[in-house]
Amino acid sequence: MTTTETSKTLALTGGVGGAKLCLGLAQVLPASELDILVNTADDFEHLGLPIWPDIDTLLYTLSGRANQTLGWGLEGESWNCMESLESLGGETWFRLGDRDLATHLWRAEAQRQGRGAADIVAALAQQMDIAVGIYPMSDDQVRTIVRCDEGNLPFQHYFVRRQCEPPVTGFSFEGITSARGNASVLRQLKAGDYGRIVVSPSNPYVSIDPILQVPGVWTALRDSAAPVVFVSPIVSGLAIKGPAAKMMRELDVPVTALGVAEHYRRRYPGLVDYFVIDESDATLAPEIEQLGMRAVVAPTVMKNQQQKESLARYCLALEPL
Ligand SMILES: O=c1nc2n(C[C@H](O)[C@H](O)[C@H](O)CO)c3cc(O)ccc3cc-2c(=O)[nH]1
Repeated sequence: MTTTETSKTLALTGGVGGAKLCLGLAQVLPASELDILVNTADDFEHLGLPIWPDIDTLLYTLSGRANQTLGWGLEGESWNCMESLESLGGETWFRLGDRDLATHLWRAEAQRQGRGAADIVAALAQQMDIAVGIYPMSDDQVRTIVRCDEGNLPFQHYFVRRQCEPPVTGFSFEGITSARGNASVLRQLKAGDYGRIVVSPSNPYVSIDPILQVPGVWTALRDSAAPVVFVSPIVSGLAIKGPAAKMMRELDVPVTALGVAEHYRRRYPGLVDYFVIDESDATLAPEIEQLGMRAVVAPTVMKNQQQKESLARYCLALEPL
């Protein structure tokens, strides 16, 4: 089967920034034609509960209930539980809203019943009336460790507790070498079921790298006949969201879309077919093409629904090379 005959799209994403493009894809594609593979290396256990930030951000975004102000959690949130916890002297550096807590409690109970991550995510998606396929990158536990001058920090301790302040020297993903990729996505990749692959503008180091480094994932993406389209998370030398630009500076990588493209080319040779950069970075296109990938110039900043859908359409229009 050739890619022109297959209509399904696979998207890879982390949390907030990537979920915007996924929402655009979900608006322009029939639900049965979109699968999303999600980073789970940010997950951790907190107050005895399983917290899966990128999965929940995507679920809340696709069900139209994401908290637009915070960028994470649910809209119309209240914080009574956190206030009571604080009065008991409990840990409140990671804020769990009253409504959001229900998701973590439900998931903890599902885990106690022995259900795996893919099963739990599918059930949550169904309960939230989401019909696109949402898949955790693995059912096995993988945890991002941020290497800093002052020592190693678990991801959420670096990101939330320390507000991304310690300078980083690198990253590792505990458990990744023995993690098994999501069986359904790997099977469909090998069967040639996906006609397009879109990698969202999420953080390359802590959102996309963990997904690609689950054994067998990036090579299956590379070997599929579908065009693999990456969207740059860096626009005009700034990260659209989060600490990607700060991390690049600290790692001595040029804080440009070209720096991101070089990272992906070096770590995953032959994987990137198209690299989508913002119009404001158009002058970088020739150097990106010298890396052996096609540079596509498009408006990539997604501030409203129309911009999300328009970027999704740009990505979906790219033909197999
Ligand atoms: O900056 C914060 N991010 C919070 N996040 C966001 C999250 O930790 C990060 O944005 C991602 O891990 C990075 O992709 C939450 C996400 C959840 O699903 C549930 C609770 C939180 C709580 C916080 C928080 O207190 N502060």
